[in-house]
Amino acid sequence: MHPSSIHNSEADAALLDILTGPDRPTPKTVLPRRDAALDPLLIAAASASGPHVTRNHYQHDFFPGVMLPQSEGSWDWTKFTGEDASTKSERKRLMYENAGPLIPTENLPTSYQKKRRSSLAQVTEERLRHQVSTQPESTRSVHKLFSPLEVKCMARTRIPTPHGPVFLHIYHNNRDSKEHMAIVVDPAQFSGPPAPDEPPHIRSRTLDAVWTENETEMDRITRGAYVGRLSPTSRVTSNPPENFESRDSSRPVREVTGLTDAIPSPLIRIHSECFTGETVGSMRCDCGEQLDEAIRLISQPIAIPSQSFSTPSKTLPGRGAVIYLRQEGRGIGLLSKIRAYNLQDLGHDTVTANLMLGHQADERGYEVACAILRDLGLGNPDGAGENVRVLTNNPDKVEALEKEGIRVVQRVPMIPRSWKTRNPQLVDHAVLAPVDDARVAGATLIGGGAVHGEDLDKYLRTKVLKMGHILPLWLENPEQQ
Ligand SMILES: Nc1nc2c(ncn2[C@@H]2O[C@H](COP(=O)(O)OP(=O)(O)OP(=O)(O)O)[C@@H](O)[C@H]2O)c(=O)[nH]1
Repeated sequence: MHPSSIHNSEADAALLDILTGPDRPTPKTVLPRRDAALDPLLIAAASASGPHVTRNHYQHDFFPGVMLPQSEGSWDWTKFTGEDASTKSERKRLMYENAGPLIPTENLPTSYQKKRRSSLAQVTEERLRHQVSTQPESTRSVHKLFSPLEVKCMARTRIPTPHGPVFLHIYHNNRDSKEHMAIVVDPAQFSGPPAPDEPPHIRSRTLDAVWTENETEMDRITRGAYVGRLSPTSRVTSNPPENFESRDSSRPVREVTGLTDAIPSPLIRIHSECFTGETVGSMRCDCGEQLDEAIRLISQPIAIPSQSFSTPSKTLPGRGAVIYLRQEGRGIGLLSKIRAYNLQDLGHDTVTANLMLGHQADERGYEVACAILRDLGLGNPDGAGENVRVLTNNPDKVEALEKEGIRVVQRVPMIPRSWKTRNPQLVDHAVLAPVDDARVAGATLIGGGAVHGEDLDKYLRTKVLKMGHILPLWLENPEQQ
């Protein structure tokens, strides 16, 4: 049929409709966007609030469980005196405060962004101070921002790793809502109390403290305040530390007995979160390898040579801790780090990429880490705890720890495994285990073993040349140095 002939009747017109399909949708008939303003997943997470909801959820301001001491880190837990069942229904829920539209600072050109950032910081500080001064004493929740830093270990558990068992400690603090962690290596804890000539167990004072009068044995066991190894037939609660008063984590409580010069101070590492390196197995950096290598090195048995004819040589299990800080991307966050990677692909190095996004080269802080160390009886400034040896190449980190009063007696370098493999002379056998041992390590991490690649070489080179990291720079062509 020729198209001109079908306009002659209504029936033909209807037939044309069928043949040519329905009209194009008008704006009114357009289907709603799938990424609607109210994300159903987010609503589900918020309405199911409770201790089981992860940190990723309560980063959102309106997360309703955030004021519950059981589930949250920013609550002033020093005031927690146990829950009265009669007040349960009156529990205050955190109101969502609309702080105005989101400011897309990261999309702004650098110069504007910098100005904006500092003025924003000023406004926020002023606003907080104003809020504090105008609020009645009883409701001054913001005061905690200006209070001394406090940390509390909320839970501890045993985690088997390829290098041996570790105790994972989850910490809350009164500065941020992040769950920082301590990975404590101290397998001697499985063999009963330490002998007088053995070093003390590495334990959290805030965890071992009694939290409430009504606390049951089961409560303590569940949050990890136990000694030895937990099993269906063994559950021994820990004793609260002596002199533990007013939950002041900076207070010395542990007398160190039996420590001789021959026993090295515990080995620690302050490690910053790196989702890409530790979870995705990214070879842009060596963070996953460093985490694994730190646990491996700390777990190495310690040989104590004989001190006299009458005392035989001794081997102690490795001991120390990795303090794992939630400071992704050297403190700039995952989003900015991902953007920085694109700038790096354009040819910029890690430092320049940070600066181009309006960040500093390194925005990390180590105050929380030091408070956690003190809680574990490590690096105490007053001599009541133990000195520490620190695994790092970063001189800023050592300086930051010392500024906080942590006694660092030795910096132990972290040589990238691939450098050790390619250049065995770099291995200081007095401090580091032989290269062959490294091959076993990391068996359960993605891409475990020695990480190597062009991106990583560039990254390490920038750390040495621009960030002052103390590493003997190894390159394919030594003349490049
Ligand atoms: N901004 C940014 N952060 C990165 C990049 N690569 C890794 N990171 C982050 O850097 C942190 C690790 O810091 P490093 O500088 O590698 O090492 P360090 O902890 O300062 O020093 P060491 O103790 O010697 O390892 C982690 O938070 C990573 O997420 C990058 O290209 N850009």
